[in-house]
Order: sequence, then C-alpha cells, then structure tokens
Amino acid sequence: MDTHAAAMDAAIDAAVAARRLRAFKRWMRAHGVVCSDALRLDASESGGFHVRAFAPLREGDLVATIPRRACLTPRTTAAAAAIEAAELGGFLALTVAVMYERARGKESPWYAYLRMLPDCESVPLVWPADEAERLLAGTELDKIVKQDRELLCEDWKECIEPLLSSGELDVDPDDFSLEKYFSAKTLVSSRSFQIDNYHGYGMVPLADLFNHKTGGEHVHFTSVSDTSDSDVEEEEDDDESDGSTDDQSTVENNTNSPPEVSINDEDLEMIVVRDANEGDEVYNTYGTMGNAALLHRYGFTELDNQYDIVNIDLALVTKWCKSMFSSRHARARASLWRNLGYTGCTSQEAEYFEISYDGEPQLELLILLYIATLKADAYDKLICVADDLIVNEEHDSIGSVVRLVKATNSNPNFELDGLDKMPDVMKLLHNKNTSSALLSLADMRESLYDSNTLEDDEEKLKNCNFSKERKMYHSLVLRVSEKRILNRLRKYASSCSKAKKRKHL
Ligand SMILES: C[S@@+](CC[C@H](N)C(=O)[O-])C[C@H]1O[C@@H](n2cnc3c(N)ncnc32)[C@H](O)[C@@H]1O
Repeated sequence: MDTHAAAMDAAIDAAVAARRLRAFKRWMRAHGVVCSDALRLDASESGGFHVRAFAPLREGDLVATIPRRACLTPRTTAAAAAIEAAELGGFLALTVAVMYERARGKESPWYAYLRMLPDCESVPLVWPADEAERLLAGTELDKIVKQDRELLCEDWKECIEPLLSSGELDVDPDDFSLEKYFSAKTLVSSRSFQIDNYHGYGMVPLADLFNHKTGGEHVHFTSVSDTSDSDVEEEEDDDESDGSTDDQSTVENNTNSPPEVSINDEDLEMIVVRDANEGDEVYNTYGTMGNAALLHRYGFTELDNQYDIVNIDLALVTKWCKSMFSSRHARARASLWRNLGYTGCTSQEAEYFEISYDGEPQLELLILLYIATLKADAYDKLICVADDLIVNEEHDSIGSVVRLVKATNSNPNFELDGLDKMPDVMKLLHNKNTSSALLSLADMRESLYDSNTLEDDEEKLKNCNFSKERKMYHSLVLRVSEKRILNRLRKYASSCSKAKKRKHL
C-alpha cells in the first residue's frame, strides 16, 4: 500500500473511532456511567482508545463510577436464562453473553459500547496458525496457543453447539460460529473484570478503556464492599457511525431467576492510586504478569518487564541428564529428588522450573541438578539418610537445603549453622557441576527457538514498526526478553564458579 493510501486509511479509522466515542459518551450519560472531567477519552490513530489526564490527578481521587447494571454480564444479558440453564460458568458464560448481545446489533442495550470494541483482540489465539507457529517457536507461548485452540474447539462443540441446537437463544447460527466464538473469547480475555459473586465476570464499559502499565498504574478498579475486588482483564474494537440506540434508558436486567447470592448494588469505581500530570496517559494495571502472559491474554508485551520468566521443562533436564550419564542414572537421581518431597511447577501436561527475570533458577531445579551430579559415594550417603530429609509440610526450604548439603559433604566438620537467607543457602548448591549443568540447560532451552541469535532478534526489533507489524513486534519482544533471561542464567551459573575460584585463591 502506498503512503498516501495508508495515511487516508488511518484518517478514516481515526474519524470512525472518534464518532463511536461520541456515541459512547452519550450512552454513558444515559446509563449512569460517570467519568470525571479530569479524564479525557481519546481515539487513537489505530482506531483504539486510551485515557488521558485533562487536569492533574491526585491519589485518592474518584475518577469514574459505573453502575453494575450497566455492565454486560451473564446476569444482565437478555440471554441470562439460557446461559443459566446451560450451566455455563466464568469466561464461557460471558463469552456467550457477548456473542449474543453483538448478534442483537442495534437492539442490544450495549450497542454503543460494543461498537467501541474491535472485532477481536490480536492475541496469538487468532493469529493465522502458520504465522503463530513461526513467530512463537520456542517461546513460552509455543505450545500453549496450540493447546488453547484445541480446548476452545472442544468447548465450542460441547457447549455452544448444544446451546444453539436447543433453540433457547433464537439466534442466527452464523453469529455463534467457531470464528465468532474465538473473536468474542479474545475480547473477554483482554477486557473483562471480575465484578462480584453474583455477576461473575463482566464487561465494564469505561473501565476497560484504560491501557496497562506494569508497576506504573495510576488507577485501580474496585468493586466496592465486595470481597473480590479485582484488577482487570480486558479487550477492544471498532466500526461504524452513530447508531440509533445510543440515548436510551437504563440497561435492562434480564435475569429472570432469583439470585443465589445477595446482590450488591453499589457502583464500581476507578480510584487514583498514583498522581498523574495533565496530559499524561492514565494507566490501569491488569495484574503483575510477564510478557508471555501479557501477549497470551492481551496481545501486547513490554520491554524490560520485571515479571518475565523463562521455564525449563523437567523433560529437558532429564534429556540433559541422560546425555551426561545414563538413563538409569537419570531415573534414579530424579526419583530420589522426588522422594525427598521436591517437585517442579506443573501445568496441564508438563512439569517445569522457572528462571526469574534476574536469571535465578527455581530452588527445586538447583536441588535436582545437585543430586543428579553428586558423586556415587555422596549419593549413597544421601540414600541412607533420605528418610530423615524428606521435606515436611511446612516446607522449611532453607533447613532442607542445609540438611541435604550437610548429608552429602565429605568433610565431617562442615559447619553450616546460622544460614538464614535463601540466596546464601542457594549458593550451597552451587558447584562446578551444577554451574555447568545450568549452562548446558540454557543452551538447550535456547536451541528451541529458530536459528536467530539474540543479537539478530534485537536488530530486527529495532527495525520493526510497533503499530504496523504488531504480531512481529510483540513476538520479537517476547523472544528477546526470554533470551536475555537465559543470558542472565548463564551469568548466574558462571558467577558461582567464579566466586568459588576467588575463595580458593
Ligand atoms: C482494556 S483494553 C484497553 C483499551 C484499549 N486500548 C482500547 O482501545 O479500548 C486492552 C487492550 O488494550 C491494548 N493495550 C493495553 N495496554 C497496552 C499497552 N501497554 N501497550 C500496548 N497495548 C496495550 C491491548 O490491545 C489490550 O488487549
């Protein structure tokens, strides 16, 4: 596309977004949604929206109130009875509510709100499968996105198809196609909030216009007097001009059945938790998440996100151990580690270990490597005392590492009392062998990506256009962040052997 045509398209997108925003503001007034004069809602060139401070904001200021009845939830949609009868819970119930209200078009009480949302949020779930596979190869999202697709197809077959066949919803099946289900799911994952026990998850107009900034948010979302105050989840849209149903009366509450839990009527609120100056973008927080989680759920990433992690699968550790020793050795050492009460983190099908943003490996991984690389005599000693070393339920991590190291040390006068800080205790597990194992694991983990080096990816990222090549940009940030963590893991591994060498000088 030539530059002129691209500029024209951007201008049209911005004009459409601005028109929708005006309609939405009228909708807010009609539905009792109050937005402080100190906030300015802006349409961006890309057709999305963000919030800016029109005047200085001070901690404690109340900047928005949203009546619960104005939220689109499984309880407030006209499909409430069908959703309840189908016993759909959580995100699935809300996804059906969103599809249903979208299908109603101008008949929907949320029409002006729904027109502000994009068709779908650009999360990897809806990227073309081959592109997702290429861009995410080796990253923390590689397998997850494939699993998501399979699980959602199952959900659609098991829950949505029967709901359609039951005739309870009286909708055009095209509005509930698998494709529409995926799209609605991306909106729910990227912009829904947990409201309260009665409404469950819901779309909260206005609250979902705030973008996210890790550790730098200005506002918090609160469900007043509710035990489940929540931070966000969310999503967005686009399309079309002012509609006829903008200025209507209050959103109906279509729930026919009696509530199972008491209904809290108090408005939802957005409160300032950090000062903002006039002109600043006003951010919310969607929670403390690494880039894989942000990209997975919201379709964006942040450079230098302190909550980033890389995982190393137990399967990779086993592969390394077998390559260094034998299958028998690998099995025996892993089983002793397990018998002592240790495990990795677990997800659907895998057991894995986290490497933190600083490159520090999870304690359980270090212990496994320590046991895997013990000399035969130390290993035999450990077997003899294993029953006394089983990690107890209170999980005295520090004590258990100290006892493990004492039991395997050849020096009978080895003194370890007084150690009470985890980083110091972890150093006990550092030796030439565990360091070299960590270095090998970093290489093996990195080999899962394509052949590009970190430097290649960094160079590509520099030349990548953030707004025009979104998928490429965010997948590069994810890869670069993960590879940088693996480099820090290498530093961590090497620093232990260096420290030991200095001690010996
Ligand atoms: C709740 S919406 C926020 C408002 C949104 N910008 C809109 O146009 O309505 C969440 C979506 O906004 C975008 N977003 C939020 N924070 C972002 C950030 N820090 N960087 C890039 N995109 C962000 C993502 O597309 C995300 O899925």
